[in-house]
Amino acid sequence: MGINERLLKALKVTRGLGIPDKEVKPVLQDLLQVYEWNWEPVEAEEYRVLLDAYFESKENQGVEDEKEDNMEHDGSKRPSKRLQGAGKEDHVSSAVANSSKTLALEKAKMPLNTSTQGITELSQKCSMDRSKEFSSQPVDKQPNSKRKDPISSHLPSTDRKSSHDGVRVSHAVDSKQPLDAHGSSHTSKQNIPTSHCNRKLIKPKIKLLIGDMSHCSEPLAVVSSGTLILLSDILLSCDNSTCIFVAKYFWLDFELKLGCALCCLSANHSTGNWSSLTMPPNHSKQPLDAHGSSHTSKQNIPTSRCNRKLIKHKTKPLIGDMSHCSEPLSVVSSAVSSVRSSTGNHCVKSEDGVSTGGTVINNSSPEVVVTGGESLSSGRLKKRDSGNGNSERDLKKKGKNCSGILNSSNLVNIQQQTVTKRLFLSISDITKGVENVKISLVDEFGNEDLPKFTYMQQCTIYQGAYIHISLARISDEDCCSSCSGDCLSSSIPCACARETGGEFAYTQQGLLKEKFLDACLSMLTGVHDQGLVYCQDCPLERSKNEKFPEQCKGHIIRKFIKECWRKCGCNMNCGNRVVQRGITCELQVFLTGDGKGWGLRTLQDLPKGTFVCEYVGEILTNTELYERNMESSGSERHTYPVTLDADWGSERILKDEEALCLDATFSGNVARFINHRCFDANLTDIPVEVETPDRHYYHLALFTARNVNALEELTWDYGIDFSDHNHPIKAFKCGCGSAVCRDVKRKS
Ligand SMILES: C[S@@+](CC[C@H](N)C(=O)[O-])C[C@H]1O[C@@H](n2cnc3c(N)ncnc32)[C@H](O)[C@@H]1O
Repeated sequence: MGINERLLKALKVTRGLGIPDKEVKPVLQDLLQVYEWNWEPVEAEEYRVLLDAYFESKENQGVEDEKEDNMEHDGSKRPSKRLQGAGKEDHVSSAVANSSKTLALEKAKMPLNTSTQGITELSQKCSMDRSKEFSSQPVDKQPNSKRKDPISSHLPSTDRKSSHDGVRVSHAVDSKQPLDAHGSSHTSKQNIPTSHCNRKLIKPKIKLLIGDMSHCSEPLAVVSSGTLILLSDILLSCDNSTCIFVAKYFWLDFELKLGCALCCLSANHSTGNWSSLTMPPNHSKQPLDAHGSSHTSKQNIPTSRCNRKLIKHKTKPLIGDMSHCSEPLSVVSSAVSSVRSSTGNHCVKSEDGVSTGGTVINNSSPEVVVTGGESLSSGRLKKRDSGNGNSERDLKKKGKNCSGILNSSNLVNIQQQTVTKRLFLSISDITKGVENVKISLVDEFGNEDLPKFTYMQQCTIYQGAYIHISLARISDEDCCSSCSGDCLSSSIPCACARETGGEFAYTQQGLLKEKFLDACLSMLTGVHDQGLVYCQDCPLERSKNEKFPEQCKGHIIRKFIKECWRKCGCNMNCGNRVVQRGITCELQVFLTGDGKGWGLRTLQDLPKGTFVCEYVGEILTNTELYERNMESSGSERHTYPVTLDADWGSERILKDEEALCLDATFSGNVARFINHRCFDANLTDIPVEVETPDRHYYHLALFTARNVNALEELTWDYGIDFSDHNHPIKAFKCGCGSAVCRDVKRKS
């Protein structure tokens, strides 16, 4: 593999985790220098070293702030002598030194009240042996040996498959044996080094059993695949035999679903075993003191050397797929930046007893920010809310609905002193399961109302539109009844290719043929000299002013694709049935953050000519649209309606009920989130005939106009004339950022 290929591969992985190229590239460069430009160690274990180094660099950015924070919160300065001493003590890992430094101070301020009483092991369900990791990565060769929080790993391919198939990887969690770095079970009992509580060496890497999720209809507990990343951890106690800590993880699985969870783990130094911890039910119900500690347990865990340690992570918290819970769980505050309370009963809970999906939220803190997530069509969606009553209500509601998380067994009482204001809202599937693929929605800014609309997979007549679909209307010349299997594999193209000049528009790979696509693009951009066609009696003008319609402004001549359909003899996998098979790309709705509201992005690289989605909306007559707009309160963010005018230039004068458009404002599919870009958008729309030869109704399919990288926003030129002030929809102020933006005048 060449360097460029290797670089692109690495960036693909980091992009997949939402890490910007510009942040990861310097880290990668440093690593390669350390490894003398040998890529192998960097690429090993799905770029674990790179991800380690990246998150360490992010952490280090925050460490100084954190120190400041801790000093302020403690109201005291750190005894520098003690720090030096701690540093000397720790010759294995500077992470330990850091840990000792902070912990020494914490200990001085607030004696730890912890107990192992009541802690039971879940039959070593998430036990792991780290011996392989130790041996494969000698400390002196690790560029990020200072790292406090080792992180990610991928599961072996068998697990990946299981995950894809929706099969839980139960063999791993059921195993009584520790797992090695590849998730394999074996009996090795190599000791975990205990010296100075080097937590780098004792982090579980692959699979975790997370809490009691029995309130959910299916277990959410197993991090079964994908990249697992430690967000934050809090070491509760450590003595010569056992370390106990709470860790918050997020992960991105192979379907690019995001998850986040807390778990409480114990590491036994002498056996090398990892165990998740649980509590007897009554224990978690113990009253808490002002610091969130339970005082019923008297048995202290020795706190020498390592105490609690707070690690501030800048990484955004993410929310898992909670679609199986009674309502989507969308409340997450970002990483805890300071933890002050004593810990004791290993049950994570905020002071009022509300915890959400594994993220601790203390609603008594004025800085806690909460967003309630509800179904898209509920219309009861709230904006981000800083620590007011709504937050509290939302928290309580979440606590009630997913109370199993709250009362589940495994965690630590924590009082958060400071919670950063950042929120993360996520919905795992906005399509309500009607598409082939799930389409997630994320708001990394936490400040946008959820869109209110009804998701539908196919266009639906609103009221007066006339569309006649009948098999009898499809003539023998308009279908290929004698075909079978896949029409594309036949040496002679069938009748359905006639529309596209006797050649199918699609390649065997399901892409649009470049020649056809380029011809469509050139027509839209006006490069083609065929120009416009003019209606004798333009329905659009008629809808604006029935009595005195203006002259037709012209419509672009469009090329149609004609797909095989029900009268054809081929099967559903025929290569000439792309649009009707629906969405197959991995897409995500996201908040653009640049004033355009929500947008759509791809989560995978898309080659030029890929079918992305159809533009689905209510089918309205132009008159209905006009009336709807007149009645509009103006408060809705209108999607720009699409006029189905690809055949309006034909001789026939269209009746009002045949002059149609698509409006996705209230009902539509994911295409309603695609923002406009003047001229150089990465998608283009192409009319597709499927079930009727009548050209006043057709499907509008969106294809990539060029290669598009994963995480790029998908855009489409709506064809807006920004100077047409009579258009039924008032044009928005364009923020497309294109060098050839048509909205130049309005901006100046
Ligand atoms: C089809 S919707 C796209 C989704 C929309 N951004 C949302 O949040 O629901 C069209 C609306 O998005 C906004 N929009 C789309 N493209 C834009 C652009 N280039 N500049 C500014 N706003 C844009 C406008 O409000 C427009 O009416």
